[in-house]
Amino acid sequence: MNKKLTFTIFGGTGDLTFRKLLPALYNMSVTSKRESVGQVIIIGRRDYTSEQYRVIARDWVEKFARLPYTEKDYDRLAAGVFYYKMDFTDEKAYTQLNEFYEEMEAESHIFYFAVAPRFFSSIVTGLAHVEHACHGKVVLEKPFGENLTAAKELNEKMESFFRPDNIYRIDHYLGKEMVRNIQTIRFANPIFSGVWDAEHIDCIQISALEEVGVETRGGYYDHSGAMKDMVQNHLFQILSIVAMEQPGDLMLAGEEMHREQIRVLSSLNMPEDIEDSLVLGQYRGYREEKAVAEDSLTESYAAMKVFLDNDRWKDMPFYIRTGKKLGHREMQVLVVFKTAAPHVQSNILNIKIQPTEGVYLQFNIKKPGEEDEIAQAKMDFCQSCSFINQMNTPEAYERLLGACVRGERFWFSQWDQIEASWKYVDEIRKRYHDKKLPVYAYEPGSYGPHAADKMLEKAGDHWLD
Ligand SMILES: NC(=O)C1=CN([C@@H]2O[C@H](COP(=O)(O)OP(=O)(O)OC[C@H]3O[C@@H](n4cnc5c(N)ncnc54)[C@H](OP(=O)(O)O)[C@@H]3O)[C@@H](O)[C@H]2O)C=CC1
Ligand SMILES: O=C1O[C@H](COP(=O)(O)O)[C@@H](O)[C@H](O)[C@H]1O
Repeated sequence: MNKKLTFTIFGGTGDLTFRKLLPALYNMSVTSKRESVGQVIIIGRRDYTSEQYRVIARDWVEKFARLPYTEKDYDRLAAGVFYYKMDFTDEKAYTQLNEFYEEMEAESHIFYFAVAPRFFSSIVTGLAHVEHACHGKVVLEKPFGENLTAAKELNEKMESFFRPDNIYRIDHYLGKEMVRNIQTIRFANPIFSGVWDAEHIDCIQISALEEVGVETRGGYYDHSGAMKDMVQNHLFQILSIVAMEQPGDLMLAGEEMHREQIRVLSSLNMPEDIEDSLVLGQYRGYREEKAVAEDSLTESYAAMKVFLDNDRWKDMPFYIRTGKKLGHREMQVLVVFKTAAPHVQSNILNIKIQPTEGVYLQFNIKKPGEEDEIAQAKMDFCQSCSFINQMNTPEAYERLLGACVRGERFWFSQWDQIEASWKYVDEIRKRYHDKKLPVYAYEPGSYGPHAADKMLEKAGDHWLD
C-alpha cells in the first residue's frame, strides 16, 4: 500500500460512506485499484475504535458491494482503514489531527467531504492547521452550497485554500454507466441523432423515483429537500446531456461537452405560470421521521415542466420528477416521439439508468395476420442482465474515486455548471413560495401528489411509467 497517500473521509459514519464509498473502496480493492487511494482515515464523532468501525462497516460492504463479498477481500481492505474520532466543527481538534497524520506518515492527501454543505467551510478552516493539506485534493459532495449566494462564498473559500484544479465537485450520476451512455446513444446513431429535436419529439421525461424515505438522514435532508438534493445537481446534469448540442467528438467527456452543457443550463426558461410548472410534495409520515422538524415544509418530491429557449427545443416540454417513498425505484429518460398520424401510437425510447440498465424502444408494426391494424413492437435491451457486464462495469463512486486519484477532472461538475443550476433553482423555488403554493401531501408507495399528474394533463400529456 502507498502509505504516504492518505484518503480521509469526513462524515465517515454517514449513509453515503456506508452505502456507497466503502463498497466502492472494496470493489477497487478487489480489482486491485485501491492501492492508489492509500490508507483510509475515517473521521466521525462516535466513540469507535478502528476495530469496532471495521466490524460495523463489514455488513454494509457485504450488502452493497457490486463484486462478490469474501472475508479475505474485506480483511485486506479493512487493514488499511483507521477510525479517528473528532468533532470536525472544532477548529482546535485539527492540531491533534495533524499529529495523528504525522504518526500515520501521511504526506499527500485526498480529503472527501461526505457531509452536508453547511459544514464545508469549518472543515477548510480546520485544515489550515494540517501540514501539506492545502496541497492535497478535495472531493466535495453535492449539493455544493445551499443556494447561489452560499455556493459562491463557499467556492471562494475553497479556491483560496486548495488549488482550483485540485477541487473535485462530485456528482455521482456522472459516473453512472447509462448516464455516460446517453451521449453515445444520441450521437452514434443517426436513427436518433437526426430526429433529436422539438420538430420530432413530443416531450422528454426524466424520472428519478426512490422507494426509500429519508432513512437515517433526516438531519441533512430536512435542510435540503428534493429540489436541492436531486434536481439542482443530478437531474440538471442529465437534462443538459440529453439536450446539449453534439460536442466535437462522439465519446468526448471534456471541455467541449462541458461548454455545451452550460449552454443548455443557461437557456432554461423561467416560467411565468409557476403553478403549472412546478409541484412540490411531501410524503405522509415525513414529519415523524427522525431529525425532521414536526412542522417541516421540506419537499420530498418535486415535478417540473421546463422549456429551453433555443432553436432545437423550442416549445417542447421536458418533464422532470424525483421523490422519496414512491411505488418503486426507477431512474430513466423517456423520449416520446411525435406520432406519424393521429391514430398511431408514439415511438418511445427509454434509456434505463437504474436499477436495470438498458434501452427500450417501442415502434409500430403491422399486426401479424390478415388484419390491417397497427401494433407495437417492444424491443428491450438489458445491459445489466449480463453477468460479464456486471463484473466489468464499475459503480459510479468506484469510477469517480479512481478518476480523482488519476486527476481526470472532466468526470466532475465544474463551478459554472453549478452556478447556472443554482440561479435557476433559487429563482423557481422563490416564485413557488412567493405565490404560497402548497407542498402537497402524498401517500407512501404512490407515484407522488395528484397535482403532478394534473400538471401534465393540463399540458395534454401524462407520466409514462
Ligand atoms: N446518502 C447518499 O446516498 C448520498 C449523499 N450525498 C451527499 O453526501 C453528503 C452526506 O450525506 P449523508 O452521508 O447521506 O448524510 P448523513 O447525515 O448520513 O451523514 C453525515 C455525517 O456527518 C457526520 N457529522 C455531522 N456533524 C459532525 C461533526 N460535527 N463532527 C463529526 N462528524 C459529524 C455524521 O456523524 P454522526 O454519525 O455522528 O451523526 C455523519 O457521519 C450530503 O451532502 C449528501 O447530499 C450524495 C450522494 C448520495
Ligand atoms: O445524491 C443523492 O442520491 C441518492 C440517490 O442515488 P442513487 O445512486 O441511489 O440513485 C439519493 O437517495 C440521495 O437523497 C441524494 O442525496
